[in-house]
Amino acid sequence: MPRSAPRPLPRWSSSSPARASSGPSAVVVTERSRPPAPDGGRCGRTSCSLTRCRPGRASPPRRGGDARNDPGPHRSTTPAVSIPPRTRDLGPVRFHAVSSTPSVRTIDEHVATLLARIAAVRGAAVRGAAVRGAAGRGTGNHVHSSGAFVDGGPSAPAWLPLDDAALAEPGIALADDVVAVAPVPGFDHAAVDGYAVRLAGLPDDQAVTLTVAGAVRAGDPGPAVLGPGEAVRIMTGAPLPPGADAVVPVEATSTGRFAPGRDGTEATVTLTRPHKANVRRRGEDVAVGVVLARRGDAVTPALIAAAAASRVGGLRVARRPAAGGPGAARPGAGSSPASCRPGTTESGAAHPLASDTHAPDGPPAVPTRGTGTPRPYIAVVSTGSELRPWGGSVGPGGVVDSNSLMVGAIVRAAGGEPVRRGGVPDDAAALRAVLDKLAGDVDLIVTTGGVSAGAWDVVREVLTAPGGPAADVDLTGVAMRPGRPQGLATWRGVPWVALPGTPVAAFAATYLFVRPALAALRGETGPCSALLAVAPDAVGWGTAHGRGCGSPGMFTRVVPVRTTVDGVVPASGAATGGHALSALLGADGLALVPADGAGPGDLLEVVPL
Ligand SMILES: Nc1nc2c(c(=O)[nH]1)N[C@H]1C(S)=C(S)[C@@H](COP(=O)(O)OP(=O)(O)OC[C@H]3O[C@@H](n4cnc5c(N)ncnc54)[C@H](O)[C@@H]3O)O[C@H]1N2
Ligand code: MOO
Repeated sequence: MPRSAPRPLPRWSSSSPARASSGPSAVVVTERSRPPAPDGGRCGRTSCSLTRCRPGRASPPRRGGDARNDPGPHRSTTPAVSIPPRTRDLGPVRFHAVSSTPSVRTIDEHVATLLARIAAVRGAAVRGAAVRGAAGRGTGNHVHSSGAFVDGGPSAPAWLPLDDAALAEPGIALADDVVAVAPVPGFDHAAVDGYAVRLAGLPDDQAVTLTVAGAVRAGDPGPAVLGPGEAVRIMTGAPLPPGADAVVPVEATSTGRFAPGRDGTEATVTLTRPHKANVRRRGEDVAVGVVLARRGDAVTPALIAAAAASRVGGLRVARRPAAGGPGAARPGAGSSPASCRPGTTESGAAHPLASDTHAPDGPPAVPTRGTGTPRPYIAVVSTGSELRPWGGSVGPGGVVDSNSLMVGAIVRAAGGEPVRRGGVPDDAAALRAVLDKLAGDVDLIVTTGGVSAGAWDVVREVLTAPGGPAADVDLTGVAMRPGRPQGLATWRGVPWVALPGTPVAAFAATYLFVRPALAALRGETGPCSALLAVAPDAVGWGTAHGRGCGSPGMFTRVVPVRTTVDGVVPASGAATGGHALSALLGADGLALVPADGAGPGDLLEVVPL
């Protein structure tokens, strides 16, 4: 018997919401940006002795102090105080967050905000969908499964290209093991937007001014070698220049932030040694030849993502035995998606949408598509000039677009009809054109990528462009890792959920935000399902530095877990700091671990996958 029987919760939330930032006025303060702790930087936890580990709370911005130490969120791009090029006598210098998303909210708050938007437009969206009805298929926008294994298809093993496998109905299992063909990541690349540097060339805790020797964008084949005394502007996902071994986030440098959609002109940048490398290494997630899944395993969105990323072109699958046992084919199972229904607000009151949909004369659910089941159309758009279609060659600097397959698979399993548009480049006009084309056909737009701090983050550029069709733009981040950068907007009347591009962040955000939105569009009511599960031991819940220490203090950690008889344990893959697609493969839930970690016997909320 499990030590704690799963029981439904009224809402999704961190189990200690009070620890997270709770208002739009909260300031994102990165570890580097916090004012020094009174004890000189010790975190104060008995289990942590690291001098660089800061406490878990955000401190209010200091006013009237040294301008270099002012973490006020609205600093201009150019620092108010010029930083002397010679810094030896200055002692430790910290540059502070000049975040373009100065606020964060909790997971619950983000769900509630999104659902309120859906409620506001739902009547119109449903009417639009009803008009589209059968015509939707004729637009060429929709990606449908080939029909193999749908409606009782063949039971003999057959090969499905990955995009068909992503949309196949439940009840399909692997007929063969799935083996990685290419490493994930495919090359060493930046995990943040900032400056690539060589650590050996940087003094400890002292600012240094480096010559900006060039720039590398995601999708570029790779720049020249980094020389002594140089830094290279680099965007998340771009290949690390030879000679560099770390990336300093732009917020932690004298540049402060990159202007969206423009090359920088700064000749020099002043920065200090980063406390972590912010680099993702070739193959650190998946090595060539690794078995991603075994014969008989279910085809899941996580498997689709990992298979696509490791260049697997398709899957050999077979229908599972139909005799009612676990995993047996369920006729029409795609019509009965995992339960996830918006129902209550954080205060516990009924959510406006819930009463709306209970009303006998409320707007109808999205129209039936021949199975008696409403399937809202969900545009799934992945952005990034580095993205290449699955199955083909990617070339230097290229990355397989795994997100659109993965998000499409989650949407499909949750009862939506994905309309997939992969690999829109980092070009604002191109993205606008795609959105314009889709807006008349869909009930919800989901994008991945381009929403954080890069100069070429195209979603952010389009969302922040003055006078564009993007309305109600909200770029408040969510206090979760992975998955902080987020955006909400309305595009020509259609709600738009902008998710981060990093695949594990996109995965978590799809389950946490898109699934409830989809449920709302389907007219479902009631709470989103979550489980309370025991953390049986202390291993894996904190960071490498100990429980909670070194982690971004006010952030809930979203940890892929698997259920055991004793409770839930972290799935493997912790080595990549929570960004491993491979860790998702063994997971059956996402645990929401409070900012200060979890210990043996603690109860955690777990979102089932
Ligand atoms: N200076 C800073 N840099 C970054 C921050 C930050 O706060 N300051 N946040 C980091 C976090 S957290 C995340 S998550 C990422 C999110 O960035 P974007 O949403 O702008 O995503 P991209 O930069 O476009 O891509 C990130 C990463 O994921 C890969 N990617 C993107 N789309 C796909 C796809 N469809 N399939 C597979 N892989 C994809 C991309 O190649 C990048 O490696 O920002 C951090 N940066
Ligand atoms: O790098 Mo992010 O949101 O995945 O934490």
